[in-house]
Amino acid sequence: MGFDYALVHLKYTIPPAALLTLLYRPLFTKLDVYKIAFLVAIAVVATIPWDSYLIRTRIWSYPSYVIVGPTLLEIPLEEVFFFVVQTYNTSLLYLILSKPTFQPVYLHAGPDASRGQWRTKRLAGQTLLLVAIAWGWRCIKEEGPGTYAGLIIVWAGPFLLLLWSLAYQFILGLPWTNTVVPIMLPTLYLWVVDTLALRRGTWVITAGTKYGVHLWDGLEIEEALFFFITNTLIVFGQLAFDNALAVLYTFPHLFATPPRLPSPALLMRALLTPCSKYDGARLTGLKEAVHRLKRKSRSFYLASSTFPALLRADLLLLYSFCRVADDLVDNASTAREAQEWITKLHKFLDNVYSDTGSSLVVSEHVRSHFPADTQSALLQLPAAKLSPQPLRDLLHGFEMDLAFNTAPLIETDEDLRLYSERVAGTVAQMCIQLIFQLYPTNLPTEEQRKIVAAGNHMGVALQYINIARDICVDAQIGRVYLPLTWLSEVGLSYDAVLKHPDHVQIESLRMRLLDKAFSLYEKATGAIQKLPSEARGPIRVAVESYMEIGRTLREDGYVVKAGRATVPRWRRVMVAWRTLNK
Ligand SMILES: CC(C)=CCC/C(C)=C/CC/C(C)=C/CC/C(C)=C/[C@@H]1[C@@H](COP(=O)(O)OP(=O)(O)O)[C@]1(C)CC/C=C(\C)CC/C=C(\C)CCC=C(C)C
Repeated sequence: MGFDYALVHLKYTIPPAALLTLLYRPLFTKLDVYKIAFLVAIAVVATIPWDSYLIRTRIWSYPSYVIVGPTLLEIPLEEVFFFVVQTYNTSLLYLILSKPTFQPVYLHAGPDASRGQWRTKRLAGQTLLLVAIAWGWRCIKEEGPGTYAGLIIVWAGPFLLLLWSLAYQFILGLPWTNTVVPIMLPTLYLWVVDTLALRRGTWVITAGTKYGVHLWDGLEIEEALFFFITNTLIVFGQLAFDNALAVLYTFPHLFATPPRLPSPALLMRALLTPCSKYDGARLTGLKEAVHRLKRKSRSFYLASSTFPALLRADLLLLYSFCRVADDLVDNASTAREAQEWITKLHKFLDNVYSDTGSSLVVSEHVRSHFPADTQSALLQLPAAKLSPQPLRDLLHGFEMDLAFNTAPLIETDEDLRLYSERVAGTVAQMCIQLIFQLYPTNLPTEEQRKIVAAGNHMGVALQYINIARDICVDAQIGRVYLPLTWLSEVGLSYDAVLKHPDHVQIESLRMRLLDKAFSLYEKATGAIQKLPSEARGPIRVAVESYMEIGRTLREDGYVVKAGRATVPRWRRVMVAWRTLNK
């Protein structure tokens, strides 16, 4: 009896497990637990017969003085724990690294998605794996130095073949941070641990069944292969799972109400759904939405990665609609053109919410009246989950902007408030509607009304931050959102601000606006706690990331990029992390 193997865990596998758990804790969902438990169960069940065979045939062994004693089918319990902890650690690293990626946009739709280049890639991978399995089989038959390598490949090869055949598009298409890194980081780590363990004699590989080749001093090539292949199996398993979830959650026409924890049979059905059945238009809408959000709003982009997948998709599509509508109006070359866009957008809403209107009417109107690169944002708006009023009010907010062409728009605090409620309070209302659609609540109506009211305040607070940040940028396009009454109090005229938006007096007005924003924020923030638990943390991250712009503006010497104060990336990540841990 001894504790060497147990100490390997104590020193090398349990600390990273604890660290990764701590890092991921605020984002851990029931679905993550389910995914990890599912893979751990498969890893244990699939490895035990194989490992037991290796030990019984003495291909590898454990001196009795390094293990505590109890065994399962002759496998020391420390070894069984190894299957569990390795699967847990690699899975958790994968989950952390893949969190920023919105994976559904890596699905490929249409008949071409499984033909041509994709077919070649699938076949190439399958052939490679089949050849490897055949080679491994031959090595086992020969009972020579290739035995251990052969046993590893013949055992893992069929699983890899299955996972590759089901999820090769996802495996090849996703960024390497979702694939290569979660395989290679734990592999390198375990190579180092293994080097130390073999040197100490914690586990031993029999001489006649290995090549005797070392990757580096102390690391047998078979051990290196073993850890590489097992980590690949774990990450491919996670990828296949996520591929199935992406199909389940992205195409309501195929899977109308997918359960939160889908059964293995349902996951398999999703994976086996032919790409030709995917909704290509929805995928395009989502791809463009992600691209738009990434390009235009770094705060909301970071926040979006903390949302559960289904809510994230709806928010992305809502963002895409709001952004496109705002840009159509803002980028119009004349006031008349801007008004025409608003009229067309109203007509679009009339069609969408008309009792008789069919989706054909909606799509024909969009295709004949809007630029090609904006169409998917309109057609994919999750309108059925939203009431029309906040959308119409948002357009009224954009209409208010047009008034700038004739006279200053914002005269008093009340004007500023009304404008902000229309362009941002409405957005908050819609976010809350989407949340309650996905996570129905049994809170009394009055309580729900209070939450919406708080959301409206929060939207206004965010809009004040937006105005305080953009004083210079707005002046360049002929707009001043600071109330005229404020300007006259510090002896400035509207035209003076348009000409010199960096006037010293402006700074005091910027601070005044920020104070108003933070006071609204303080009043509204408590209501976030009343949202469904799945949305609470992520909404807080979205709000805090934007409020951080305000905090930056309050500091001396903030950094300005393209006329706007920016929050450095590390600071945004820290805000998200702190917020989620509160
Ligand atoms: C995480 C995620 C994907 C969120 C998406 C939120 C969303 C749909 C935002 C729409 C943004 C948009 C383009 C709106 C058009 C009108 C507009 C410009 C509003 C201003 C946004 C600023 O965005 P940005 O800085 O990118 O704009 P410009 O470059 O200046 O054009 C706004 C400041 C409004 C943003 C308001 C919200 C997101 C509402 C926040 C409140 C909640 C989510 C509810 C909180 C709940 C409670 C109970 C308090």
